[in-house]
Amino acid sequence: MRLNGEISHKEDEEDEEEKQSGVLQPERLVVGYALTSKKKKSFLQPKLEILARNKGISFVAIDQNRPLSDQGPFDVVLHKLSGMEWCKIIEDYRQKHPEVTILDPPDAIKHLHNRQSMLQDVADLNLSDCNGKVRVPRQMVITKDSLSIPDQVFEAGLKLPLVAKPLVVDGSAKSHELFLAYDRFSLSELEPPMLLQEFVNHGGVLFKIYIIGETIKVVRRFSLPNVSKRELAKVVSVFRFPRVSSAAASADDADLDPGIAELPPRPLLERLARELRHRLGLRLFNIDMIREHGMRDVFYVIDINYFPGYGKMPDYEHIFTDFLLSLEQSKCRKRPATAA
Ligand SMILES: O=P(O)(O)O[C@@H]1[C@@H](OP(=O)(O)O)[C@H](OP(=O)(O)O)[C@H](O)[C@H](OP(=O)(O)O)[C@H]1OP(=O)(O)O
Ligand SMILES: Nc1ncnc2c1ncn2[C@@H]1O[C@H](COP(=O)(O)OP(=O)(O)O)[C@@H](O)[C@H]1O
Ligand SMILES: [Mg+2]
Ligand SMILES: [Mg+2]
Repeated sequence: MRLNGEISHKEDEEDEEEKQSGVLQPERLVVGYALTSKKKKSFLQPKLEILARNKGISFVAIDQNRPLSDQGPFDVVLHKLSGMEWCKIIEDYRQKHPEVTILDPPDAIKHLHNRQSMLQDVADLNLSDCNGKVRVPRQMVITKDSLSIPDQVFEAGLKLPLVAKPLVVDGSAKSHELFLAYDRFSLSELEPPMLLQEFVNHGGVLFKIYIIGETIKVVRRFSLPNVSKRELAKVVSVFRFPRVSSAAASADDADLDPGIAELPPRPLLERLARELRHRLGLRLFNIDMIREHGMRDVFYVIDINYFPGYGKMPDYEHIFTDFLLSLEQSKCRKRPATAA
């Protein structure tokens, strides 16, 4: 089963872009970037830089050892760095340079640093028209006192198995260390603060919904297999599980049960993306979504990531450069016409 994603750019167009790579285009947009070396490597690939150059976009590395206001001028600042210090730098810069587009505002990004607050807008949305329902798994936050976790879980009425996730996502490997708990007593072994979320059986396939401005692309990834009632009754433990879904291998070409692999309905995704873009105030993010096993139209959002691994998204070079140019165009439209 293949994706129904639109391939919007033809091969001859790409050949033309390659041919033009030696031709100097007038510079239309300067994008200052502040990224980790890992992000730079996965995102700023040569193909993106060449295509951008051909469209008049240049990427300039921000020197973190020099004041940001002394650098540039930039039309856009693209950033993904952790730490309060960087947040403050970028916020100050934003206030002083309202003419520069910041992708994205640090306050909006902060909302995704907590696994509980990241899903709040999805829960508030309560999406149930548009050919499907979008929910958030039942969950609770544990802030302290490991020994009382079994009682807290019992009182909250959460159903096993549970996924235990570090509450804070800060880009560290530790913040992606997740556990699957088959019984509530084993949860005492884990370290708060954490989010406990009901595990939703979804047939081992996850949908990554990438958003770049107005564009939405969906890919399938492998995920955790279903947990059967028998297994649940038998196992008494908590297991750490690997980062299955961020593996480079995509599930798009695998021979999967259509009831599991069928992509979520387009109108549902469009509504969800539009609402979240607006409510979160972000233009660059992705959503991890699963379909409840055996339910064609019931979906759960389990994770939202700021400026995710676009390098793994098909056609990201074209989509991202077009998005950057659209920012410039919308600025021009907003600028008042000056008298001649
Ligand atoms: O490194 P990649 O390409 O796997 O991207 C990571 C994302 O993978 P994905 O695009 O969803 O497959 C990854 O998504 P998941 O949390 O694994 O769903 C995160 O966005 C991660 O950022 P951070 O560690 O949370 O700050 C992303 O890491 P950074 O590239 O931002 O460091
Ligand atoms: N509630 C859940 N039900 C079923 N599987 C889940 C659930 N939460 C997480 N998972 C699985 O664990 C993976 C990682 O969880 P996620 O919340 O996306 O954390 P991360 O930010 O580290 O990617 C998901 O991609 C999915 O495979
Ligand atoms: Mg995830
Ligand atoms: Mg994540």
